[in-house]
Amino acid sequence: MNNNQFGWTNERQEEWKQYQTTEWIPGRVILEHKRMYRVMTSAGELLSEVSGKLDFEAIDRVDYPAVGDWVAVSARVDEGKAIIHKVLNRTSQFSRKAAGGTYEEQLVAVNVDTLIIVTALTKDFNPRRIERYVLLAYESGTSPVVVLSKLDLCSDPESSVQEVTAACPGVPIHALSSVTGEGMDQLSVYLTEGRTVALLGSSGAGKSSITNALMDEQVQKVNETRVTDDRGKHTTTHRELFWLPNGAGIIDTPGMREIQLLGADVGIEQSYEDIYKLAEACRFNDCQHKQEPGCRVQEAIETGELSEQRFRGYLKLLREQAYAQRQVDKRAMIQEKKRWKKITKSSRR
Ligand SMILES: Nc1nc2c(ncn2[C@@H]2O[C@H](COP(=O)(O)OP(=O)(O)OP(=O)(O)O)[C@@H](O)[C@H]2O)c(=O)[nH]1
Ligand SMILES: [Zn+2]
Repeated sequence: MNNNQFGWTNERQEEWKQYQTTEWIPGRVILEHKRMYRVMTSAGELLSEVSGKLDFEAIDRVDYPAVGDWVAVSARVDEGKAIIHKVLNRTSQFSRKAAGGTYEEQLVAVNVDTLIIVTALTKDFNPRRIERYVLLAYESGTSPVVVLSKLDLCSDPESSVQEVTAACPGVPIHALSSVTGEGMDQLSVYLTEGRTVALLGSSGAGKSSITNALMDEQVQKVNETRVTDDRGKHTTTHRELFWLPNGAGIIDTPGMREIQLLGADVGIEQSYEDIYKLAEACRFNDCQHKQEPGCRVQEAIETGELSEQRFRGYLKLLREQAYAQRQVDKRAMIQEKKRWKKITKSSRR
């Protein structure tokens, strides 16, 4: 592997020394699909599975390869296949953990140099959410950058930029539009040879559109059900690592809302167990804890047993969750409609 190729570094070369006596070669995972991995190697792209040993020794999902991982494979080049034997050390690991740990940790992107948090400058704009992503990015060992997308749809981007600056001091913020191209050049500093960026953000924030604009070709189908084409290329229901002509890597991740939502119910109930407990004693089953008679929650706030601020935090999280659920539902409905359109079209032929 040449230095800088697909992000291979001197440190990797050093780490690789332990495998020099094997017939293994290094490769980088660029696509994951149901325990099958597409791995980029100096011998080309190889369709790979994990070895029986790796599978046996893996305790949970984080022990398996993820998109962005460097792995050691034994290659059957003529068949275009390989077996993954080892996952090399991760320099960064961005994952979603459900609060309380009921759900498994999900790897979103690993070995990423810059995490680009994408939020549209539209109704979707939410500095609190950006702040949360930024915290997660720091925890994962990557540098966060905030991109405010769809600049062409916003009449007052400056106030949004200011809000994000206040919420995330010290984090670079770039407003841009992938449609007009305005501001896109700001991203070039992160996209240099051998560096890997990951785009992260809600569904519809414009991640695929940005990837497309950067790739200068339609690699990620925008806003359609993402399916595999004949040659098994470019699926985007899954994370995928693309290479720019200049040797920089981009990981486009599917919208985070669904991922966040996975653990949200449990998360809220566990983090606000006290409120749930109190609510059980409310007179009405469907008490909204506003002005209802016999509301145990309001009573607890009055006596100081429960802080007002904590209750507000709880309400806020509920609202966000309801909003997220509506978005997911809306999206599912659109997909369903599209599917029907396709079916009725093809049956007319
Ligand atoms: N006007 C305008 N529309 C945009 C821009 N970027 C994206 N869009 C539109 O916003 C919608 C969503 O864009 P995508 O790029 O698919 O969003 P995404 O973040 O990749 O969404 P997921 O793949 O579902 O996570 C599409 O209809 C795009 O055409 C922009 O800069 N300006
Ligand atoms: Zn109540």
